[in-house]
Amino acid sequence: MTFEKSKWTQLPREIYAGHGVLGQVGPMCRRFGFGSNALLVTGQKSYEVAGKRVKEILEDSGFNVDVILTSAATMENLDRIKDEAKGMSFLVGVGGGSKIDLAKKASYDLGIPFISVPTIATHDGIASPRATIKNGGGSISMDAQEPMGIVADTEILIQAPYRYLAAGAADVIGNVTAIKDWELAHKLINEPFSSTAYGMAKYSAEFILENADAIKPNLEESAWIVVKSIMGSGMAMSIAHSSRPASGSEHLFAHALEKIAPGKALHGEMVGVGTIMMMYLYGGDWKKIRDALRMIGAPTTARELGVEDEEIIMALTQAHKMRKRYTILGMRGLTEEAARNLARITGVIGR
Ligand SMILES: NC(=O)C1=CN([C@@H]2O[C@H](COP(=O)(O)OP(=O)(O)OC[C@H]3O[C@@H](n4cnc5c(N)ncnc54)[C@H](OP(=O)(O)O)[C@@H]3O)[C@@H](O)[C@H]2O)C=CC1
Ligand SMILES: O=C(CO)COP(=O)(O)O
Ligand SMILES: [Zn+2]
Repeated sequence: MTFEKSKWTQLPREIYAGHGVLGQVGPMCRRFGFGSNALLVTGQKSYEVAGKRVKEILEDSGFNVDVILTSAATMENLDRIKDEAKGMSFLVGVGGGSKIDLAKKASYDLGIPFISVPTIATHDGIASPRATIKNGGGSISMDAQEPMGIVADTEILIQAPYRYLAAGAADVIGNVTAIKDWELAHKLINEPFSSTAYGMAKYSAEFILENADAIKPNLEESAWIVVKSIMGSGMAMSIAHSSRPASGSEHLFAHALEKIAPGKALHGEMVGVGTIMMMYLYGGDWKKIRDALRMIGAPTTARELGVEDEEIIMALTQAHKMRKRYTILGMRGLTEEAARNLARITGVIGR
């Protein structure tokens, strides 16, 4: 039999993570041989904490820099950025997930490179080739451009409100059930599988779990641990050409809850709570997940998420419909009774 397997993977070419690395963004873009014109996609706050400096650093490296201040990752803002980006050599997303997703998707559509400069580390989208764009009432997860370079300055990340970092840690913890779902789908419905992506997603989550006691406010090492894991998770998604290694039933629950109770909790916070419950369904050590989240200071209950108990039940029963993705929730999902039992036993809702 002839060997016919072939694969294509796109990964970042340079990653800077750590204390005071922001200044590397200029020399890095020079090394990439980019043309002269850069468009910086940023928000009000992120421009203040990092964007302004990134502009100066890029100008010092000889680039002409235009700035577009934007807000949520909506189709309208995406179109505005794409208009503004015409004739630009590259895009730089400076900010939270919304600014990075907008820059990532605009650069993908225009076929120009993009650099990711996160100012908060709330989820693994800052290093992945996926973008979530809001459209009408819902949001769509789309193929986008892998960042060519990432500059994650832990000095900036640790100065942001701690809740963001805790959410980033919780998002990566979700990989523990996501990879179980992936393995299940591979075995039951022969879904394409990558052992490399699986291993990277697993390692990233385990690194957070093992270091949970070192993730705390005002400790810069926390930002290092979270960012390192986020990079691993993002690259796992690049290798898999899908969010499969980092998004399973725990994410389906989070997506359902975001739809039912929009804007109440951060994505990673909902993923963390989902991971506790999905791990229970797998018969795994769900208490270990809960305890790690508690130690990090991420929510573990409906009350801490700021949602009603009934909203948790609704999200559990609707989660399987969120994506065409086979998981422990099966094709029919949980009954209301099963959902209530699950949420009660794991302490997510009151008895
Ligand atoms: N691609 C993916 O895989 C995923 C994408 N998402 C998407 O990511 C987005 C959410 O991203 P998220 O990172 O939570 O946040 P946002 O980009 O929505 O930013 C949240 C807030 O934090 C502010 N902010 C940014 N940096 C700092 C800082 N250093 N200090 C203080 N405040 C700061 C922002 O201000 P300002 O805007 O003024 O700069 C904004 O008000 C959503 O659009 C969601 O759909 C979610 C999960 C996965
Ligand atoms: O949030 C993600 C990974 O952490 C991406 O998930 P989705 O592909 O489910 O949007
Ligand atoms: Zn996520």
